[in-house]
Amino acid sequence: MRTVATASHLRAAEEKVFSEQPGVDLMSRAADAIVSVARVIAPSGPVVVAVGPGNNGGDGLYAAAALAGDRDVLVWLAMGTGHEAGLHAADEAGCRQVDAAEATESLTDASLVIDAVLGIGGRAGLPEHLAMFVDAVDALGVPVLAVDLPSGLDTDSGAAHPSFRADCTVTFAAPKPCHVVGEASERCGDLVVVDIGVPVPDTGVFVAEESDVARWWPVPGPDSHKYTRGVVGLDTGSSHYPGAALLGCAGALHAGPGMVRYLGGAPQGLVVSRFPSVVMADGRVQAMVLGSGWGDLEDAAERLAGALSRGVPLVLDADALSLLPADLPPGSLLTPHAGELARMLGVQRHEVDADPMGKAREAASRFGATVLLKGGTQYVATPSGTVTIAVRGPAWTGQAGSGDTLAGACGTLLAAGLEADRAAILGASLQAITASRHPGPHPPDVLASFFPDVIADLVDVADLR
Ligand SMILES: NC(=O)C1=CN([C@@H]2O[C@H](COP(=O)(O)OP(=O)(O)OC[C@H]3O[C@@H](n4cnc5c(N)ncnc54)[C@H](O)[C@@H]3O)[C@@H](O)[C@H]2O)[C@@H](O)CC1
Ligand SMILES: Nc1ncnc2c1ncn2[C@@H]1O[C@H](COP(=O)(O)OP(=O)(O)O)[C@@H](O)[C@H]1O
Ligand SMILES: [K+]
Repeated sequence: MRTVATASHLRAAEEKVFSEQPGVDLMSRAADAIVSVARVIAPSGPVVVAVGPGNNGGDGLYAAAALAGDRDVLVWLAMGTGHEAGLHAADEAGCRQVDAAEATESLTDASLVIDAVLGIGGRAGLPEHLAMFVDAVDALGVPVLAVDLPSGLDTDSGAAHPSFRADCTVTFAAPKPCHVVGEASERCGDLVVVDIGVPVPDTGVFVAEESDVARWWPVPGPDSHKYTRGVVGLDTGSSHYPGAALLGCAGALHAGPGMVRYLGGAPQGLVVSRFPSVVMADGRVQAMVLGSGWGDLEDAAERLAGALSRGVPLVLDADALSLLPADLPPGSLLTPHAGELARMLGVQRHEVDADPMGKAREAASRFGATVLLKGGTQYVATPSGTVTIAVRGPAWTGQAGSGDTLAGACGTLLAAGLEADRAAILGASLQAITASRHPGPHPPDVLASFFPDVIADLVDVADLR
């Protein structure tokens, strides 16, 4: 997991470094990292460096100077001015200064564009002349390496302001919100986070990585059996929405439970004919999943009361989210999408869209349970106030039924004994990683059928034998 830091967090951390270590040269460290990555993306050929007026431009100028040792480097002062000492270094090293027209013309031969226009000091959006340059870069498909963040983005949000579209972004100390949430994150390409000696501040916001999924995935030991691995009960689906039962079972079964019990109102023959290992008899469970595909079941409240009386952690999804009791069992997980979260909080959907992280955190605090807010960016908020963003996946995962399989997978992980936040982070990340590795579109149950391949690949395969 990596800590996510805002621009002001980063500035405070940097100021502390400067006050404690006067004269420390963070900019050279930043430039060194840019140069290493630039050489991997484009080992040879001319480089065009678009330079802004502040320290982001300074990073770019020192990188330009280092690269000019063995190739043509063109420097364009995109805002008319640039970091004085950096400019001097670039001139000394033989970089050639060009104007907007020449920078654009030179794109036809360029092997790389380095975007060092704006970083954490930038205001969102691009002036017209830069937007035109970005269009030319995109049209020619020249690879772009962004310094700190693609210029034009707002550091602290996922909003899709006009910006560079990077193939790779080299950022410092910690990812910022624009790197990990919303459409902005899609503009960053591969993210490289470099330690330049600025300590990572404690923010309570994290982003999960594939390596976390590998590390935390519950792997059975030699003495494990179905009860110790975890029995998950599903009260999902109904005669109106029988498919939800199948989708939940698909998600639960392919996440590796000890046993799945189906205790819902969909036709039992339907479930067992598709999934013969699912047990229809009631009995001991270590976690329950409720609500997906209930519709307006008349006995929904009784079903929820029955599940509550078991005293095990619950995954409450979809229709069960409108019946939230005052006291949820410890370790329970709520899995709303934005519309459901808005209803839970009694606010408008656009208010959730405007501040998804804040609203997920508010719901976790109000209901005393972990909240997995589903969508393009998935936030896992705990009652203690931490938020973790799950690994991101392709947008076609957003289809009817994906949430049902996800709830089933989370139920399996809760039954295995994971804390609710880990179960949510792993379930959501597994679905996203699977969708990335098995490009579809696949319907949600087919996607779930690929979970085992992905788990086997993520977890040390030897552990599964
Ligand atoms: N503070 C430090 O010591 C370090 C900073 N580093 C770099 O410095 C960057 C931050 O530097 P700065 O604080 O100088 O900020 P930036 O370089 O991101 O930009 C600030 C400048 O751009 C102008 N500007 C902002 N938005 C604009 C817009 N939309 N249109 C036109 N002009 C605009 C501002 O007026 C200001 O002159 C980081 O992103 C990082 O790249 C690194 O060198 C590491 C060390
Ligand atoms: N833009 C998106 N990119 C990736 N995944 C998405 C996107 N939008 C939604 N999802 C995923 O799709 C699922 C949708 O869940 P939900 O809205 O509850 O659907 P349903 O109730 O029909 O199953 C969630 O698992 C979410 O992770
Ligand atoms: K930049």
